Amino acid sequence: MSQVPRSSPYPLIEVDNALSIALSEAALCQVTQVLSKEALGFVAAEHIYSKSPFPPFKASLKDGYAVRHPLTPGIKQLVGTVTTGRSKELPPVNCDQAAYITTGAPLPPGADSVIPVEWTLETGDPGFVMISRGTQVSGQEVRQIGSDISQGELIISEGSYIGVTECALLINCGVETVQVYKRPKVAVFSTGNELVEIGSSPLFGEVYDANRPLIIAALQRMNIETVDLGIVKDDEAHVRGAFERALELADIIITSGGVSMGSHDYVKNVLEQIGKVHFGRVRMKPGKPLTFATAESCKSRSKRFIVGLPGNPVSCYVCFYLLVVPLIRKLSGHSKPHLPRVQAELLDPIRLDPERPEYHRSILQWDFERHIYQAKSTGDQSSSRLLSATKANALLILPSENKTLEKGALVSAILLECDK
Ligand SMILES: Nc1nc2c(c(=O)[nH]1)N[C@H]1C(S)=C(S)[C@@H](COP(=O)(O)OP(=O)(O)OC[C@H]3O[C@@H](n4cnc5c(N)ncnc54)[C@H](O)[C@@H]3O)O[C@H]1N2
Ligand code: MOO
Repeated sequence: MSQVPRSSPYPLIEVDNALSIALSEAALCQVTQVLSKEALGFVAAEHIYSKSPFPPFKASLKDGYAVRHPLTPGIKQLVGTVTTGRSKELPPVNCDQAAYITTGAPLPPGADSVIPVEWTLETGDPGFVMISRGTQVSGQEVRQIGSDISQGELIISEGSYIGVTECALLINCGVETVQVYKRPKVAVFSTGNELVEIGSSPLFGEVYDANRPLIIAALQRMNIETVDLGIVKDDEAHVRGAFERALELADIIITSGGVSMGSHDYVKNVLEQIGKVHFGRVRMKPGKPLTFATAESCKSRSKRFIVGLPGNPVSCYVCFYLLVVPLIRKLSGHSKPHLPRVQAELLDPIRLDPERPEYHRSILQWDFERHIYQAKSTGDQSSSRLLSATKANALLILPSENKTLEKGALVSAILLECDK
C-alpha cells in the first residue's frame, strides 16, 4: 500500500478546457454514400441541392374547377375531369369552359386558375357548371412549378443532421442517394473486480455492472455501432489487453471505472503506456477523474479516441453526455457538436458546491403561462444514485460558489438526448 500515490499527477482542468482539448483532437471520419431513405441520423458530407422543382407541375390548391383567367361568373361547359395521378389528356380549356379538378392534380392545358367548389352550383346538366364568383387574378388557387422548392436550390448544407423531415425532403426533391459522414464505431468495457453481469448472483462485495448497459443503450439511441468487450478485471495485464483489442476494433473506446486514485485503478497507467493522456482530472461534480486519451491502432495506424469514464454510475452518465456525446457528434460530422442549452428557472433552492461546478440532474418543464423552462431537481445527487438520472431530461450547470441559489434563480441547462 505504501506504493499508492498520495496526490494525482494530473492537473485539475476546467470543463470548457477539457471539451475543447477533446474536440480539437477529433478529426472528421470518412465519407460514405447512403440511400436517402436510409440517411436518418447521419450528417450530410456535402451541400445537397434539389434535383427537381416542387411541385413539379402546376397543381391545384383546391377541389374545384380549372379555368382560364379572366373568367366571369355564369354557366360554363365542362370539358372533363383531372384527378391526381396520370390523368388522360384533356383538350385545352378556353375562356368559357371549365374542367373538374381535385387538390394536387395538374392543371389541364389552357387553364391557369382554379375556382373552389364552394363558389359553384350544379346546373342539373352534368355537362355544365354554374360559377358564382369569377377569377380575381391569374394563378389563383394554383401552386406554381417550383414554388415550394426550385430545381437546384440548396436544401441541406454540409454538416447538417439528417432527421426525419430532412429524409422526407430529400425524397421530395428527387435526391436518391447522399454523401454522409461515417459514424464512429465505439468499443465499450467496464473495469472492476466487483462487477458481475445481470443474471448471475452477486456475492458479498459484488455489484451488477450497470455502466456498460447504460453506455451501450445511450450509443444505440444515437444509432452508433458498438462493440461490447464485457467486464475487465482490475489488473494491469487485463486492462492493457482489453485496450489493445479495442484499438483494433473501434474508433472510440469508452471504459468505466478504474480512473481515480485507488491501488487497483489501472486505466490511466495503461493509457500512458499505449498512447497520450490529454487530461486525467476535470473540475466538475460528478466526474472529477474523467480521462481522455488518444492512441493509434497497431494494424491500420488510425487515430483512436479513448474516454475513461468514472466508475460511479451517475458520474459515468454525466460525463457521457458532457464529453462523449459532443466527441461522437464531432466525429460524425456535426457542425455543432455540443448539445443544445437553454435557460431555466429553479423550482427549488440548491446549495452550490464551493469547489466544483455541478452538473445537476433535473427535470425541465415548460411553464405555459410564463413561457419559460422551470427546473425541478431529481433530489439526492450522490454519484452512485442512478435514480437522480432516471427522469432527468437536462443537466443544470451550477457554478462553484459558497452559497445557495434561491428558488427562481436562472441557470443554464444542457438538454439531454437531443439529436439535432
Ligand atoms: N482518494 C481519492 N479517491 C477518489 C477520488 C479522489 O479524487 N481521490 N475521486 C472519487 C471520485 S470523484 C470518483 S467519481 C470515483 C471514481 O473512481 P473510479 O473511476 O476509479 O471508479 P471505481 O473506483 O472503479 O468505482 C467507483 C464506484 O463505482 C462503482 N462502479 C464502478 N463501475 C461500475 C459499473 N460498471 N456499474 C456499476 N457500478 C460501478 C464501484 O463499485 C464503486 O462503488 O473515485 C472516487 N475516489
Ligand atoms: O466526481 Mo465523483 O464523480 O463525485 O463521484
